[in-house]
Amino acid sequence: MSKALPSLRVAVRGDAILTSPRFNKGTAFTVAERQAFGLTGRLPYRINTLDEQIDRAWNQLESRETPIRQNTFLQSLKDQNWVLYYALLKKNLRKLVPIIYTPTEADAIANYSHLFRRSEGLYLTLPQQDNMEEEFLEQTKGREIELIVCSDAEAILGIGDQGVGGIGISAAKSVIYTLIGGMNPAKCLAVTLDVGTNNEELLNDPLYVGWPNKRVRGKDYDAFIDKFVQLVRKHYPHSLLHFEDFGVDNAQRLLALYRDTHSVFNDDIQGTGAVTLACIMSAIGVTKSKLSQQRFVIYGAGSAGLGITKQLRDAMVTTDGISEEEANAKFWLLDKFGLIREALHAKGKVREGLKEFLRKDDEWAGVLEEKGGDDNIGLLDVVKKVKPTVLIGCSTHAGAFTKEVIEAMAAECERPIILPLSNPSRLVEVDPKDANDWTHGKALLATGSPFPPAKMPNGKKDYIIAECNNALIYPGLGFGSMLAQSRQMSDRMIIAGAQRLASLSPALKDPDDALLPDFGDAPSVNFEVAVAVTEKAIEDEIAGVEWKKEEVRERAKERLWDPIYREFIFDVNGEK
Ligand SMILES: NC(=O)c1ccc[n+]([C@@H]2O[C@H](COP(=O)([O-])OP(=O)(O)OC[C@H]3O[C@@H](n4cnc5c(N)ncnc54)[C@H](O)[C@@H]3O)[C@@H](O)[C@H]2O)c1
Ligand SMILES: O=C(O)C[C@H](O)C(=O)O
Ligand SMILES: [Mn+2]
Repeated sequence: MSKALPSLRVAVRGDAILTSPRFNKGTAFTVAERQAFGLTGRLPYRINTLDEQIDRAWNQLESRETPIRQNTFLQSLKDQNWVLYYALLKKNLRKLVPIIYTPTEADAIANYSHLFRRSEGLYLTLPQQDNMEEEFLEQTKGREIELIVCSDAEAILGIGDQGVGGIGISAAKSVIYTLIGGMNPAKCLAVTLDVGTNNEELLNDPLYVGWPNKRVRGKDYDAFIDKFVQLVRKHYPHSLLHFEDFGVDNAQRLLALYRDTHSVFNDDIQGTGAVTLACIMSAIGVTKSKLSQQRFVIYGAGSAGLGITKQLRDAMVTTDGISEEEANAKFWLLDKFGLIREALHAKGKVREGLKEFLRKDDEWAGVLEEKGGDDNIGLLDVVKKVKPTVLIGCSTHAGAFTKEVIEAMAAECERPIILPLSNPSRLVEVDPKDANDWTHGKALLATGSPFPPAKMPNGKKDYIIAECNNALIYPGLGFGSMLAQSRQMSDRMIIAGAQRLASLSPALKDPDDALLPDFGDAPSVNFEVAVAVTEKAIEDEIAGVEWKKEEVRERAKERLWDPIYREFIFDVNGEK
């Protein structure tokens, strides 16, 4: 979808333009630009095209042998030249998304202080909050911010508390918004909310670059977050505020607290809920059944587990016309202490927000008795008794879906739908290759991190393991909400996006194909999601724009940011 862009007036010159990743073109500056910006003597003679630069960068990247070294290389390319960075990624999307995002980014975050070269985004640190507004304005000066991704890093992917390294997830999610969602990177801001860390390894590391203090909680935490949210509301009232990888209690609380006053979005709850709903809709298309005919076992009832459960429940009520109570009864949730049920709740072992999904103790009296009074009803017990049609993992518990569990499920279900969603790859609840073998190719599978296709029995074509990662939908949800200029991200906008994504699933056309579109197609898929989201906002009269629904697609195309070089004209009053 490349298009020629009008020239841009730019005020920075000399070394300043070469060190600005937003404007730097390196050897691609033209003769006229070199003269106008004082670059002739600062650059070697030869002028390269973007394609030549991509080839060179690709060769340099390939000479780095491990994913983490490639990640570091790409990070430094991002610090140098955004157009080249995004053009290289765009050309090699399937190969490079796992390097700059899940799973490799998890290692980069865990080693943030040791790999540190250059800062990016905005670091807001609790003891320095008196100057928060100044810092915020300093960092966003001259940019019309449309998207802010923030994290307090308490629960990064499945690897826990990563302190200041959380900037890595905010930045990676923001890159995906540009790469896959078409958002202009100059209008995106990655933020780390450094409130300390309880990660002892980081606290004891003399090289740790964050605030070396225990994680602050309670009133002080709330006041700090509120100060930040109010700044966003004041200066960028139409921006989307994306929350990523907060601890589950804060994730739920903050979403509920702010979603009525600003367009806020919690990716782990809502993004994961939406992509999983799309994946399940595609799977039940294959099994030719309805949502309300499923029995769902959700293993891991944190942000993702709860988001998925509520999204599926709400969709069931809407599409199948059953009551909320009836829909709640289709779910069995497990967490650290086993099946979530009344007795656990009475002991204070069930977190707020799960009450609707408590199972009755007397349903399980027989199982408890058999277990000799063991209080913990585990996954195998639940699978055997419930005979689920859908099993979803978002527990961070690697290998939790054992052979016994998978076989017990497959024994009672013709096409078990199994989604081990924990990231990064090493934390997956079951390797999809094993789940495929153990079910003799019957399971319908998708994972959170990328996995290779699984071999099928009887010489059938390989089964492509769909990547059920929120990155397949949140860029479109965000782009759509930005287009709509909506002051909220409503449930109906999210469901519209999920439905559009489901309608594009390869399994709809061929039941032996993947449950979700390939990541290589993520940009066009997310474009469709964005159109659906904007149309819904307009239909529901919560959009800030006055477009007709028929105009949305063209308007959306006009707004897509593409990594191509624009001609620069020097102007002291131009962009800085
Ligand atoms: N595929 C995706 O798009 C996607 C999206 C969000 C999260 N995730 C992954 O899901 C996992 C959970 O993420 P989250 O944000 O919900 O984290 P979270 O901390 O909010 O939730 C994890 C939950 O699992 C529970 N748990 C831990 N060990 C368990 C065990 N042995 N048995 C049962 N439950 C156990 C925890 O008590 C917690 O409630 C992570 O690995 C994350 O990477 C994937
Ligand atoms: O970051 C990802 O890859 C997905 C998700 O948000 C997660 O926390 O695992
Ligand atoms: Mn996440």
